[in-house]
Amino acid sequence: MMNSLWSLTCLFGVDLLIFRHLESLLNGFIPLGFLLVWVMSLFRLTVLILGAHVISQNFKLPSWLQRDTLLIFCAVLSLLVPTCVTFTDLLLPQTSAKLLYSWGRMDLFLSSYLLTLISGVIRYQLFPSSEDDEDESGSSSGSLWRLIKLLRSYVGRFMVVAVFLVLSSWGEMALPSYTGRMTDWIQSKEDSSVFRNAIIMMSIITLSSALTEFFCDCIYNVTMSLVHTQTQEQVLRSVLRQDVTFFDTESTGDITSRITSDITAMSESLSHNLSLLMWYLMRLIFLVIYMVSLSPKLTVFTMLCLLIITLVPQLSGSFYQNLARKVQESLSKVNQVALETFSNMKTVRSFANEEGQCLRHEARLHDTYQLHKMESLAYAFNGLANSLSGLALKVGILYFGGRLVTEGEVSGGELVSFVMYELQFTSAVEVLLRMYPDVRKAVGSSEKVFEYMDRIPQMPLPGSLQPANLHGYVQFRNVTFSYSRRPDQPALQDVSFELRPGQVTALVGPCDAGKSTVVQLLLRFYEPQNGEILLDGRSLFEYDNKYYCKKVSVVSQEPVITARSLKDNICYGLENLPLASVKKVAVSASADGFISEKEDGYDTGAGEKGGLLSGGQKQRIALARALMREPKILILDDATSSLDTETELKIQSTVLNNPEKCTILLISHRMNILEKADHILVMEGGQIKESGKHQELLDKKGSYWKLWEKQHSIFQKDDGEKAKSL
Ligand SMILES: Nc1ncnc2c1ncn2[C@@H]1O[C@H](COP(=O)(O)OP(=O)(O)OP(=O)(O)O)[C@@H](O)[C@H]1O
Repeated sequence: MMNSLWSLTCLFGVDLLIFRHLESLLNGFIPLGFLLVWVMSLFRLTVLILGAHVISQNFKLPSWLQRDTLLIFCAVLSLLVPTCVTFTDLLLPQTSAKLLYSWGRMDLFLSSYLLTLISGVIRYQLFPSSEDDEDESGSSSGSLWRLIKLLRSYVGRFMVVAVFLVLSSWGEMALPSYTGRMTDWIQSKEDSSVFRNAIIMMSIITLSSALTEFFCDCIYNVTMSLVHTQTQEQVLRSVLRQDVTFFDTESTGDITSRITSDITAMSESLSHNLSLLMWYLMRLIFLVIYMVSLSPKLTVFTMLCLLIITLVPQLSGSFYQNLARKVQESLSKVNQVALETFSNMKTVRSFANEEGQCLRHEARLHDTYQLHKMESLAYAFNGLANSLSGLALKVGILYFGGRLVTEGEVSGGELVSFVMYELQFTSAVEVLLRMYPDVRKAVGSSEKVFEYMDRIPQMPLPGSLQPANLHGYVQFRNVTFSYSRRPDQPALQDVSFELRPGQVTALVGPCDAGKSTVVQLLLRFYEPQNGEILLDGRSLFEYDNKYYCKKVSVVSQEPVITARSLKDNICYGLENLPLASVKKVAVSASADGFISEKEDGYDTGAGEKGGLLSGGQKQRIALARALMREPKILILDDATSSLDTETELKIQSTVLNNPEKCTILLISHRMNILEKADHILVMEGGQIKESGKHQELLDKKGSYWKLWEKQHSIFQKDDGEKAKSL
């Protein structure tokens, strides 16, 4: 803190030196006048900005004096004197000479600091989160640049739009120009053909301008729709590229909100505001050219007024943008509750928690409403500030223009043209000022969208290995793994084992032992922090993604079934498979029986998330889906838990007898199914505690024996109770 205070004091000293002595240094080269005042001020501005930049980069400044605030201070300090001098010369020429000689006076120097400090205090009171602003402004300019880069692939179309835009804006200048000429004609009473020609020319030019504007609009709107579609595609692709950790940490509501509402808000706002920006900027350029040609003095006066009133939207815009971002976040939380409710409708109903979900939804909606209220107020305030500043501009211009007419500096016709240009100019400035917070809102929405587009997956990218003859020999070597949400609690600790081709290896253990984590690592959803997992001696990540997903299939306890036909569910991810081969795997998975009983057979719809199927039916469809891929490694993660004993035995005889000789990893809480396994691994607390064959492990009387005994005693107890009740 001391260092930053010291550096700010040094900057103050340098500024004082410049203010006191620069005039005497430069006076020999440039005579005293506007030019000298502006040259000195711009020099002072450059030095101050450089100093402020160096200080903000190297020293920790208090929260109320971050880089943005410092830069505003520098601008106000340096431009205050020359602006006052120029204004005074335009409005009160006799006093401006006095001010010209005031450079270097201590009272002026100190009062400029006082004014700057007061403006700083007002800014801090209105927008206290200057630290956030600092972060935002950095990313805002980046996001704005990214938004513009989105349009890069359509440069050709934008060039055509630009040509039409120039023609249409130029055409629009005809009306004031010819109105002025007609005023002069009325005053001078020239030949009537002059009047007629002016009317004809004005009509032709105005009509051409309207036509070019029409073409411009068509091309522009079609292009912007393309940009919207392209962005939505890109964001979805970036999201789908992400690793599973991303989906663990980001809620579905957030992701959906980014892909739908944020992109729509961003592209609608971009499309609307960019068109306004292009139209009105082009008009402003033409207006300035025409205004300067009519009266340079009046134009300078207009520009200076403009400079002052642009500060207002700059300040209110950042406040509005902050709020807009908070509203987006809050909306995504509301979506999250709705999504959670509808996707778990059966659970909500079974716990009669409809009211609870409604209350949660209402609470979040209430937060959004509060933010919306503030956003609306900020918007209204912003509109008011802009209207008042626009009004001040109009009054000032009319007053000064009136004076020039009485002094005879412009003719009657020129004055009429100028006033008409002035009015157009003012309304163009008003539109641009009103649009400014919206642009910042688009930038605010785009920040989150770009965050997704830029996110680099934390996992290594899959390689290209696709061996024609995969054996399916899996090795876990000293694997240690923790989930990113619980980095201090390893789910697996120094785990080593192997899965041999053609063998069934069972993985057993109590709840939370880490069995499903082994599966998730085998599916390459996560990467272990230590150790390695090899398939046929090569790291899992060296294999091509499609190839690997075809060779390794999993059937989980709660399989995800999609809302399509049963056949399509079995063939998921595979194309054009004959019904005969689908039936064959359905028979192996004991699914053919119940499918054939249905009226539409394999074309029967499964319903949303498989809602038209029972738990056991879903598991059998999932098993058929896995077998359809003819995997080299088949993972059955409690895959038959919802089946009755008879069906389970059927599946055991077909799948576990392993006619295809693939590597099978079997996880089950039902101990009787494990007897068939060639090898059994017993897990506890993320470690392999025992391994061997069924009888060997029972003889050891260790963890496996305890699990076996526990399940048998429960079954015996159940049988006893049933016998008693009979
Ligand atoms: N996505 C996740 N993020 C954080 N922790 C997780 C995640 N998934 C599992 N865990 C934790 O990792 C540990 C091992 O869980 P895992 O699901 O592998 O056990 P399990 O043996 O399969 O249990 P169960 O038999 O009940 O399915 C548990 O403590 C669990 O809470």
